[in-house]
Amino acid sequence: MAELARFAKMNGLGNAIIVADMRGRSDRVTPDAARALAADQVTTFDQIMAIYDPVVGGTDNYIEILNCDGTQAQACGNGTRCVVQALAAETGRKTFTFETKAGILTAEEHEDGRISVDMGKPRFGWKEIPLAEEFADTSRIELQVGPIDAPIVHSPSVASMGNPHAIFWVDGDVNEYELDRFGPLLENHPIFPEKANITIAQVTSPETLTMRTWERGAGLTLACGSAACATAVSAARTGRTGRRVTVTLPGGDLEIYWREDDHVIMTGPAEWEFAGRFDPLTGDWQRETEGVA
Ligand SMILES: N[C@@H](CCC[C@H](N)C(=O)O)C(=O)O
Repeated sequence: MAELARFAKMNGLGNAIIVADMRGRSDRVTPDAARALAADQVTTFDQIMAIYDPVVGGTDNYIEILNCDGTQAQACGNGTRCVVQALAAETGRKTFTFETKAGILTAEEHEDGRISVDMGKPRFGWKEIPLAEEFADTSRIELQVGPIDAPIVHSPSVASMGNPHAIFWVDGDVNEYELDRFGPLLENHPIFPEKANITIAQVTSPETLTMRTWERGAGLTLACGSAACATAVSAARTGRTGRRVTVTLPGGDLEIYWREDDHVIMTGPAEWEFAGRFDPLTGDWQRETEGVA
């Protein structure tokens, strides 16, 4: 068995996160280990945030993100807040810079314990999202679920926050839609060559949105930070809201500000649950502290 790595089980608005401390190690968290930890009732998670030594100068760490099915994600807003809280508790520092597959992110823990992450710039080009075919206007693409003359949801806005997102706008309560039924179909629709995170969103005022997300590689979650960012910028881009909104997800609220310099700032909480050690090759693990679960 390899030397065990430390981890913290955490959550960001109920989005279940494992923060894996891989600093100073030459091995990686394997997809098999991710699937094994996901299958265990106690460690089950939506994303692993594996913290590695920095690769790029000027950054604190390189972070690799694994979904619970073992696939990699480019961005994870809720998980990034969890990483910041864990590192701030360890170091006493308040600001961090990370490299991810989505690019370089900066983040800050505030006095009230909430954490802001600069999630970078959204991208709307069809090749950048990516889509399988050209759409000149990605604020409303042709795609629907249900009968042609009576679709259940249709015409999503699509955007990349480093990872691909489709947002279906609805007038009624987002809880009334069977996202668990059509989410997987849309996630795997051929229009999304790298699959997509699927959100249904209701605009409740020019400053507020309510949404639920079926996550690529993870399924229904209580919150998805990058989806909240993609939804907020798509709402502002289409004139549904202003650039500063409160987004209500099943797990709670996030504040999203699409700044004038095009960067998207996400602010919200993170919560520590318990700590353990695990084998990054197999996912075998042991508890180190008492805590929730
Ligand atoms: N929960 C995350 C997003 C997770 C990544 C997603 N499943 C993907 O594969 O793109 C968040 O808070 O942003």
